[in-house]
Amino acid sequence: MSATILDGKATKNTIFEELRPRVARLAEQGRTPGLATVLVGDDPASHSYVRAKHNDCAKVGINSIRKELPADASQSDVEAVVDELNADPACHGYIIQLPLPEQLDAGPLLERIAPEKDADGLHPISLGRLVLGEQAPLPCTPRGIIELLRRYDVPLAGARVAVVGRGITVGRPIGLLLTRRSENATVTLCHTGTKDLAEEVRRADIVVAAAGRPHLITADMVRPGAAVLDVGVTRTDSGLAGDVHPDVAEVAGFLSPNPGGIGPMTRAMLLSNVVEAAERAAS
Ligand SMILES: Nc1nc(=O)c2c([nH]1)NC[C@@H]1CN(c3ccc(C(=O)N[C@@H](CCC(=O)O)C(=O)O)cc3)C=[N+]21
Repeated sequence: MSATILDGKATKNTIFEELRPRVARLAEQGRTPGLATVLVGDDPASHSYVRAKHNDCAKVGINSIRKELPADASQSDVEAVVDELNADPACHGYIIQLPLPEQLDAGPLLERIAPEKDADGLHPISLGRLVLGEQAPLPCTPRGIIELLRRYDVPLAGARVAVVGRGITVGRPIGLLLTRRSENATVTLCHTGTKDLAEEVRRADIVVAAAGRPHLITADMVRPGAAVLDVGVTRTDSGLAGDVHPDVAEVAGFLSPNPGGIGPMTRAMLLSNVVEAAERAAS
């Protein structure tokens, strides 16, 4: 058996096609959506990720605003940029690219973002609203995972989902989305303290591997036919490695490749959040 590939790159392109007319309608009203990125320092991976986001914006007609600060920027330098973007009507949503250089305290900077401009969906107000079931921008990676499963008709209602990893961007919030009535899944959140990880994963219809540990999920841990989402990426000596061992493709029913799976979906959801913010600002 060989898994159906959950093609995030192709799905991202489909989502971009769907966003383009919405962006065009806003542009006709003189309200072209704008995404800004705040990038501090010269980490090559961060530069390459940010570049990809701006290329994405160009593809769908979103204006992109690029703020770059030197590696030795102070907390108040970044605060000034945040305040400027909060006040800029051309910016409907923005992100502060993480990680930040170590002299900076990320928490207060992220909290300073106006919640209605939170494109990542990770502002404390957005996460609080998600818990409360109130409307808010949704975290991009969890939203991208659910969107990918939906577009491949992987059933969520009643499904057992094992989430591996408790990080703020994926593991912690995804259970909040999956257990909404509209998704209706049952979620087990596993982490390094989980007593028998293999046993938890083996029970699951859907596995979300977001621990950041190369090849943590092996074929013997996966129930035949399960959907497996490979979210983690680690730079190793032999290149980028996902959290899912390649042999899982022989057992799983559905598998998201890495790269080409959840990364592109995260970017598609970032743009969706910005278009939605611009639509809300226009209404
Ligand atoms: N405020 C903030 N928001 C983020 O969303 C955020 C961040 N900071 N800091 C870093 C991480 C990382 N991240 C990625 C998103 C997409 C790909 C992506 O599209 N990757 C391609 C491959 C790209 C390549 O080959 O390098 C893929 O998976 O196919 C990668 C990484 C967002 N992040």
